[in-house]
Amino acid sequence: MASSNPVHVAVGVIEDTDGNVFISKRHKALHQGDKWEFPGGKVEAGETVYDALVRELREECNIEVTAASPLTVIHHDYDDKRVVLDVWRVTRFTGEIEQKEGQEWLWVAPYALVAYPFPAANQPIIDLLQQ
Ligand SMILES: Nc1nc2c([nH]c(=O)n2[C@H]2C[C@H](O)[C@@H](COP(=O)(O)OP(=O)(O)OP(=O)(O)O)O2)c(=O)[nH]1
Ligand SMILES: [Mg+2]
Repeated sequence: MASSNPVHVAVGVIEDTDGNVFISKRHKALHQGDKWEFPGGKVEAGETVYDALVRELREECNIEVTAASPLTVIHHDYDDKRVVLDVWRVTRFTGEIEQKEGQEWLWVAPYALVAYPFPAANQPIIDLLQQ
């Protein structure tokens, strides 16, 4: 079991007008590399989770989030690392979405998410989006 404090992560589920979800592939060298993910990243000191969500999606996806609501919070122990995923559903944003950090990305229908390998911590999100 990982002994250090958990890493608090803001995660965004971004849907287009057809209900498809934005996913991208983590770089091979990163923790949980080569798995697919929802965009997001670590909450920095002095930042609210919402602030972190807005900043990460600006940095990673080139969008300005203007509305989002909490979806779920997941605590997961990867053995080498513990994470708390603070997952938000992004309901409004401006800007042309793209992946700015060279990661492969695509829009996927919720029912098709099961075909993409995600980190184990993501399973409850995938389950929620199937409903
Ligand atoms: N962004 C994101 N991270 C996830 C997901 N599922 C999951 O287990 N994680 C884990 C992997 C990492 O250990 C951690 C988030 O790390 P990150 O690499 O996105 O953090 P970051 O963008 O702040 O990156 P950096 O500052 O370390 O470069 O959460 C997910 O769907 N999205
Ligand atoms: Mg990230």
